Amino acid sequence: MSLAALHNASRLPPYLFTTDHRQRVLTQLRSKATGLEKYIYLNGLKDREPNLFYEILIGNLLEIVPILYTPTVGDACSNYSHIWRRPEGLYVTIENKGHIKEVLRSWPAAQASRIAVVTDGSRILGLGDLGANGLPISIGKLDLYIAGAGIKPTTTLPICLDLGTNTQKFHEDPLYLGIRRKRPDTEEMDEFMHEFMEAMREVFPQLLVQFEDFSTDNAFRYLDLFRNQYRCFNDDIQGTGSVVLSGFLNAARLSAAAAGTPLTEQRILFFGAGSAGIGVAKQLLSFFTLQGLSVEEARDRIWTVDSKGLITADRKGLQEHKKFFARTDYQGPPLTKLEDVIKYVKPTALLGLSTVRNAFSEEIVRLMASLNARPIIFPLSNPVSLCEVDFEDALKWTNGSVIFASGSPYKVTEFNGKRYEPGQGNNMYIFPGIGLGTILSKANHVTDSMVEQAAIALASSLTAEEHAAGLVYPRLVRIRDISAQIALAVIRAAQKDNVDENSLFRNLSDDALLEYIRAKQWQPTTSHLPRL
Ligand SMILES: NC(=O)c1ccc[n+]([C@@H]2O[C@H](COP(=O)([O-])OP(=O)(O)OC[C@H]3O[C@@H](n4cnc5c(N)ncnc54)[C@H](O)[C@@H]3O)[C@@H](O)[C@H]2O)c1
Ligand SMILES: O=C(O)C[C@H](O)C(=O)O
Ligand SMILES: [Mg+2]
Repeated sequence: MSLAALHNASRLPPYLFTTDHRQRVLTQLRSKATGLEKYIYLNGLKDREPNLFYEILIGNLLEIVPILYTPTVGDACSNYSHIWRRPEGLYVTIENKGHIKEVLRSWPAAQASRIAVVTDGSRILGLGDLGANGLPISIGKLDLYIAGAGIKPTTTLPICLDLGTNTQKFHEDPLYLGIRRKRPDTEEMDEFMHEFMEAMREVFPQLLVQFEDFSTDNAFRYLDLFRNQYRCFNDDIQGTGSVVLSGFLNAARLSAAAAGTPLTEQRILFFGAGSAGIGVAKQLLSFFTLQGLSVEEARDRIWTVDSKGLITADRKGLQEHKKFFARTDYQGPPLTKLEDVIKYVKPTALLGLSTVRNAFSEEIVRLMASLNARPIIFPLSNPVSLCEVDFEDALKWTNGSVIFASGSPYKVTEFNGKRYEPGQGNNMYIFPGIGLGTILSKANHVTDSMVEQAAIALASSLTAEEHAAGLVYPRLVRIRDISAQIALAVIRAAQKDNVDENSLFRNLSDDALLEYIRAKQWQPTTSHLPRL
């Protein structure tokens, strides 16, 4: 043995190679007291041993996704300036205006980049304007692309646009990592965004851009401005719309079967009318049009509520994005209380995207149960601390009849001696597959039909056992396989819309294409040994 080898060997504990390092890592992770400490630990592991990190993540999705993603990623964002360890994404600031291209070029392996998640930090989950602290949401989404769809880690690009923040406490925090200024006006922001998107295309020619957690006005605005010009989509509008349409397709079957009514008689009430609420409402139009109704008939079955109550067309100064669903058929005094709106609408489904914790109170949930044999109640606001109702309460107040899906994860719960599994209506089921399909087909745009077909593929991916268990979403452990199925549907939709640029796929059967997609999914190289 050489002197160097001997020196190395003597630094290693004698039994190291007979133990399983993965087990050691999991034990260390589980010894941490809080979610945030676990987040920091995993972050360090990813830096030291990326392969092991992804192996552990993929092998323990149910345990680890809630740390890297919703809900704990919310804590990570809120505290990011304080827990920051090392650079792990790209910051493009308002001060870079005029030379954004050069900033983007500083990212290593630009030609390899395929997917960027871009936030401006202005509406992180339901936590408000977190400014430059928003980066972990981009990182968390990309970890799901890697774990859930098999996107290669080196092709992912997390971006936080630092345009300032309107949250005063960050300006006063000596550790705050971002620029201390207020957010720009629309004109300045538009100039920035146009330059940014143009530069992105030039520097990363093969890149798909996922917009994430922009405040509602800007989320709609930049989606409208850019969707026909660039390869991009908005996760909070389209991803959420798609995932909720999917869960609703399954939920409505259960609810209609219990009521003995046709699917077209579903009546959907949205509590919350921001980018997520209106994005989902627009996508749910296709629930009805898929059953043969016209768009007008579909719109008639949807009601929206914001902080001022039922949204009606006669309300003064109504924001643009709320107009489409504003009711013209209600003539009485403004309905400001949710309870009164429910009594008036008699919804079969109540969907929460309001950021109002416990807004679905006992009275509200009991009222829904009194109107429906199986009420559909989806409290979709994130993180858990802003969820409209907890799973256990929803079960209790509906005597177990609720069809439930929440944005953040809940545990399997026992009620009256029976085991109930909650659904998680979170766009994490959809964006990995939409991204994978878009990247592989080299689609130059993400079309409405790609988003709709993704929802249908997800809804159809339930196994017989999952159907029998009354689930509305498949189990998360199958996400890799499900993402491949979604990608297949997305590729076929891209072909129909003629936006694909990979003609090779057109000659493949569905089976052959699915096999190809699966073979393309990146896997970490497994090892029970530490990297030395
Ligand atoms: N489950 C998912 O996959 C998913 C996806 C996207 C967003 N979300 C969640 O949806 C929530 C909303 O996101 P957004 O971008 O639409 O935010 P937003 O702030 O733009 O919208 C919130 C909406 O709720 C309404 N609202 C606020 N207080 C209210 C009250 N007291 N009564 C009635 N309505 C009230 C507001 O008027 C607004 O219309 C966030 O918590 C976000 O995390 C979940
Ligand atoms: O990030 C999530 O968990 C879902 C969604 O994109 C959100 O903004 O809440
Ligand atoms: Mg989001």
